[in-house]
Amino acid sequence: MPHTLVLKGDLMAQQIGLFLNPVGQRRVDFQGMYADMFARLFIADGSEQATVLLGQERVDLLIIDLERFDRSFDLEALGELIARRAGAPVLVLCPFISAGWLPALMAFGPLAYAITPLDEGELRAAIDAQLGAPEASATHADDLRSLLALRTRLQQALVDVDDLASVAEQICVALCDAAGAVHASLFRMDVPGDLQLEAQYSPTGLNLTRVLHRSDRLLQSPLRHAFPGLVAACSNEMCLLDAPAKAGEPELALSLVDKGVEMVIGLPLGSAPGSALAGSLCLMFGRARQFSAEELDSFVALSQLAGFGLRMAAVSRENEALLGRVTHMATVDALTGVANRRHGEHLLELEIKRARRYRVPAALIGFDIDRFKAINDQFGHPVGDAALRTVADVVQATLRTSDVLVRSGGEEFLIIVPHTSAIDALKIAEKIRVAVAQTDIAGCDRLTISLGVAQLADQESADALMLRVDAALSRAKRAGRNCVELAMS
Ligand SMILES: Nc1nc2c(ncn2[C@@H]2O[C@H](COP(=O)(O)OP(=O)(O)OP(=O)(O)O)[C@@H](O)[C@H]2O)c(=O)[nH]1
Repeated sequence: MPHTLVLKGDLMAQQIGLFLNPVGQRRVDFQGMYADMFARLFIADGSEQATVLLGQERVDLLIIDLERFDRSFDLEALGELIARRAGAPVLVLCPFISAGWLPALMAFGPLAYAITPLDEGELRAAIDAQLGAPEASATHADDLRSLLALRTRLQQALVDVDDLASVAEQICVALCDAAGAVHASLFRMDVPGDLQLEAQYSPTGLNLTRVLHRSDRLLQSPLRHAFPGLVAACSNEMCLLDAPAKAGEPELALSLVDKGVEMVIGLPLGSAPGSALAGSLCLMFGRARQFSAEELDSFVALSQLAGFGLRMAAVSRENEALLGRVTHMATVDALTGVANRRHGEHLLELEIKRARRYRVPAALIGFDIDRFKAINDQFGHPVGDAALRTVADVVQATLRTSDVLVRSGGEEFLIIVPHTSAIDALKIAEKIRVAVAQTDIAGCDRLTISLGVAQLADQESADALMLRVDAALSRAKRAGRNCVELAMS
């Protein structure tokens, strides 16, 4: 519509611009191509010169072309220029690979940006938009309020810290409350070098695995330099992408546009110093928009909160694992891996109660390796240890899963045999005796065992039952060993 353009041209012709870039040829090119858009166009080669010009002239639009600026030297000074504008229009021209600059610069004050390279028409349109734009308000109050509400929502989601996977999922669901969000995802790197998509959520049904073509070993993906969720996890910096076509990955660009995504923001997961937790949050929006410094701060707070929630879940998982190990150590005999005496006595009490409640029989078998002292003396203690393990393994292999093998001391064992009468327990004991006697033991001669068997009597205590089994076992020893004796009732 030429009419509109003429009006805008009139307006622009009165405006003053300042273009900032360290490369002489770039300044000359810009002046040659775009000076006609301004009543006066100043150019500056660095932030010092720009500061002087801003002090002397009423500049309507400051254009900072980041090409060839060095982030480690120039960020602070350029940021101060933006802060000095206090909301007056600033347009940052940013090469895609420098996109990490944007959140850092936005922290100094509001700015508009365009990802370069741009053709002449695109750059004119970007300048046009800024010359016609009202001054940016200091805060995007509504968006900021919605982000703060989101923080509360996320806090609530993290109250019931459960397992890691569900915490990650809750974080994604909560993040999708952000205005315009169409997808939220969380990436984690537990093992160095293996970044994984831990959780994702999309109110529109978008599936990120289809965009990235995989969900694990993502640092090996060619998209690690282009997709903000991956860039943020690699660089530990916030990363914005609102011009997918410039990311140098045409397939990614097509895929995002196809799924209605115009802007992607990647946030490194806030992790405590020294914490191994690494990864990122990634939010995809259906429309591109600018973020104020406060909004960016809120995003950082969100990622810290999410990182905290994940750490809590990881700690509770570690606690569970630790508890499991402690329980294992307290209940299992270290040499043979079967139940230790204390745990065995506890299990025997439980079995006695169960047998009484359901009025079913229960039996106890005790056995002891014959002349084990001679094995130790003749072949050495380590061979004796290995023999104990072999015997425990052979016996365990003959038992049903409901039977419990217990190492009650030195070379003595008990077997709790639920739901079994004396006659059947005798058969089991005999089977065990034969199995041990037929087993080759590494490093020494074959072994035999002697066994005592008892069926639980009415009202009998665990101690009394064990005493009767012991007595039967002693009789088996006296009877010449390598045999089974039934306890007296
Ligand atoms: N290698 C090894 N030996 C053990 C272990 N616990 C107990 N012993 C040995 O087992 C032997 C038990 O000897 P005794 O109680 O005299 O009985 P025995 O030689 O088996 O003879 P009978 O039971 O009468 O057939 C001792 O020499 C203990 O040192 C262990 O964990 N490892």
